[in-house]
Amino acid sequence: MEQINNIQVVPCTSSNYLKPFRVHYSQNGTMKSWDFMRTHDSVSVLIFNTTLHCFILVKQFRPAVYMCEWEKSQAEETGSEVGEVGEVGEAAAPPEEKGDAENHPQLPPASAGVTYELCAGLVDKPHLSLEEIARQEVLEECGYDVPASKLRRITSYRSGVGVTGAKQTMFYAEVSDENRVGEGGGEPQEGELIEVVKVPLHEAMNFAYDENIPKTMGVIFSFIWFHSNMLSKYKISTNV
Ligand SMILES: O=c1ccn([C@@H]2O[C@H](COP(=O)(O)OP(=O)(O)O[C@H]3O[C@H](CO)[C@@H](O)[C@H](O)[C@H]3O)[C@@H](O)[C@H]2O)c(=O)[nH]1
Ligand SMILES: [Mg+2]
Repeated sequence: MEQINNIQVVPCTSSNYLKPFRVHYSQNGTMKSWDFMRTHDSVSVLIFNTTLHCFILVKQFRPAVYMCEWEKSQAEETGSEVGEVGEVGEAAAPPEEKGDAENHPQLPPASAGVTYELCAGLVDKPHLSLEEIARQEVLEECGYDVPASKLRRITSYRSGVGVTGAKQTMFYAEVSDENRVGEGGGEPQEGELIEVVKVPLHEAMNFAYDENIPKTMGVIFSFIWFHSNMLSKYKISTNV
């Protein structure tokens, strides 16, 4: 269980990960403006373990998700609309001595910010191919060593058309227990705390549509992709 405390929200004045801009433009003669973020593109990988017949996902605490839940809980308490709960700086400031979620019911539990996701990573190393970046993420986050040549490109898409416009490229990797060389869990020196999770093939579609399991669209789409494209290969032994 994650322990999240000492939360402080402050304005983001400079970042290595995202930069906000406003673009003014004219569309068919109408002047418009749009606020957006520049951010890194990313890769994600649907991993299927052929020994165990399960998908390998990651589970991690996402501050952005947690803060949405926090704002929602504040809005419920004060009767205001979500998005109207004070200024960021104000939101900010659950004072440190207010402590952690367990002792202070006004903070949602840490689990409110934990999501199930495909293994994924930012494209922040210009000298590496997308496949090579994906390979490194599979190794670091999930502990499987697969050659980049074994990654099959599924497709690519825009991961956030309103805000970032960033592109995500999705790969498929078949692994076996023999490819497992470590625990995964992310890069400790980068502060990554990732839990590796197995989803059995026969439970995948229920998992995908279960709204009580917080997850990314990538998980849902890739499970459906697998069912449309790969199931016949594994059907006999799984009886799905
Ligand atoms: O504000 C930030 C942002 C990132 N990091 C660091 O950067 C790393 C980024 O990890 P990485 O695995 O490269 O990227 P993800 O966070 O997994 O993000 C990917 O996976 C997400 C879920 O699929 C997608 O939403 C993203 O677009 C995609 O880049 C994090 O662990 C942190 O170490 C920070 O410290 N602060
Ligand atoms: Mg990641």
